[in-house]
Amino acid sequence: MKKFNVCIVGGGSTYTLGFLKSFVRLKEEFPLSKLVLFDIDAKRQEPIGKYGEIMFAERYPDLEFAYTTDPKTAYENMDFIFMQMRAGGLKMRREDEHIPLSMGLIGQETCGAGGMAYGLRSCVDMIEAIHQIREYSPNAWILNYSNPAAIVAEALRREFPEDKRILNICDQPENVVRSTSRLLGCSWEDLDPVYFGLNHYGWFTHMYDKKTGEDLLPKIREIVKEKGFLPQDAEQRDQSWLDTYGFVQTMLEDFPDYLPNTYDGYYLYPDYKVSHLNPNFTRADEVMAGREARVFKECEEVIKEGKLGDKFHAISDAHAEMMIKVAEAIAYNTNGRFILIVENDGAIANMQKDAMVEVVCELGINGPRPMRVGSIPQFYLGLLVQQVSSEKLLVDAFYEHSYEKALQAFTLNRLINDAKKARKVLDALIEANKGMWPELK
Ligand SMILES: NC(=O)c1ccc[n+]([C@@H]2O[C@H](COP(=O)([O-])OP(=O)(O)OC[C@H]3O[C@@H](n4cnc5c(N)ncnc54)[C@H](O)[C@@H]3O)[C@@H](O)[C@H]2O)c1
Ligand SMILES: O=P(O)(O)OC[C@H]1O[C@H](O[C@H]2[C@H](O)[C@@H](O)[C@@H](O)O[C@@H]2CO)[C@H](O)[C@@H](O)[C@@H]1O
Ligand SMILES: [Mn+2]
Repeated sequence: MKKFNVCIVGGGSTYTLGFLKSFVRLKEEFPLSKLVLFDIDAKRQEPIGKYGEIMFAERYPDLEFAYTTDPKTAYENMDFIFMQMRAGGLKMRREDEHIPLSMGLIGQETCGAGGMAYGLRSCVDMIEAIHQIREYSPNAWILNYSNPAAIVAEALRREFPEDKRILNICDQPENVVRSTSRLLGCSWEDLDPVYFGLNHYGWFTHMYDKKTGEDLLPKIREIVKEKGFLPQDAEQRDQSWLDTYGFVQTMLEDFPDYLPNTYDGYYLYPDYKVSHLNPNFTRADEVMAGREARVFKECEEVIKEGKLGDKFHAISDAHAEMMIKVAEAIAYNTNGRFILIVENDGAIANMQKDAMVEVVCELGINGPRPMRVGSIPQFYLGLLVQQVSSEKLLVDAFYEHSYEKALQAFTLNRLINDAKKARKVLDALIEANKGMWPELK
């Protein structure tokens, strides 16, 4: 059986431990020859690298493992590159959330003004990284889930138009499917969803029972109405995520056609959401005090003890497992179904050809084959055309270094929607992102 060479870009991420453990768990079905972590921040990556050395010595002794800040060592001779960088770090995520909120606008990692600020930083770093990757591994599959995936996908489509081995993915649609299966009391793999949208802005039109073909959406509507909606891994979630998932109930009551992605709440109820976000303690603060602190504490303990013990079971890995299954689908040409971000090209019949949309795809060695959803109703089309226009204008601003295009992108974004507010928040974000954004003139 072939063994694969894999690199993780953003090796210091809070998600890396989950990946390292998942590679161990899945070593029979997706065996690795070599695994390298790459990060621009050596200090942040080091404890995670040391943790990896201890764990692999215990559980995967034949694996060649390294962590590095050198692109050549990281990227040479790779089969798969998993990209999970956070341009600007959690410190800048905090700015992305606090600055808009201080002006009464949604402050969120990937949506609205904060998402666009993060988007410009990610365009800079992701494009640079992929050019470097291609120097050393021209044929490696690049699996990108660095956020904001919608904006990154649009920029990569333009920067690497001929490169068919870059795939953009988000796990949130699958998380909604998993969460739905918990409500239904079945396995998420028994469900066969039909989905359309942009990244972090989409809907399930059907949720078929894979065996019988029955559309379970009417049943799901009834259950959500009665019992609410919970993430599959509710027991491990912070309150803010429980609230976000719980809000699906309200969305389904108001817009019963389809089951929404949890992120739709920001676009459909911006005023309500702003009034329920704490401008002094946002999700970035919660992540730094929670997940980030836990991950690095776990590293410290393992390094001190020199062994993992029961810590192998401490972190939930649905996210890592999904990404590894994506790599497997390519590696073994399974043509399994995943919800992926791809160029529209008719998948949503009444949306522009070059929009980066999120739909169910069959995935194999020749890449994703999107499944068509036909024309979508006017309400959803209107929302998505507005958002895709905002995202495209932002990427125009990135390439043209254009303040005017950035102002248009911000004004058109439904979470800002006003030129004066757009200028104010854009100017504050320009200040906060000096040296990390292209200079907008
Ligand atoms: N699409 C999805 O479904 C999904 C799910 C989970 C996480 N994510 C994304 O994964 C990423 C990591 O999230 P996190 O919360 O663990 O963040 P984090 O800040 O803990 O980790 C990100 C790491 O990236 C590194 N980094 C920053 N710029 C880099 C660059 N240019 N090259 C290489 N490394 C760089 C940082 O030093 C840091 O160690 C984020 O982009 C997040 O949005 C996406
Ligand atoms: O606020 P965060 O950093 O906790 O989450 C932001 C990310 O949220 C989604 O990812 C979920 C993921 O769906 C779930 O499986 C689990 O791993 O938690 C993640 C977040 O905690 C979203 O899809 C990502 O794009 C966001 O970055
Ligand atoms: Mn996502």
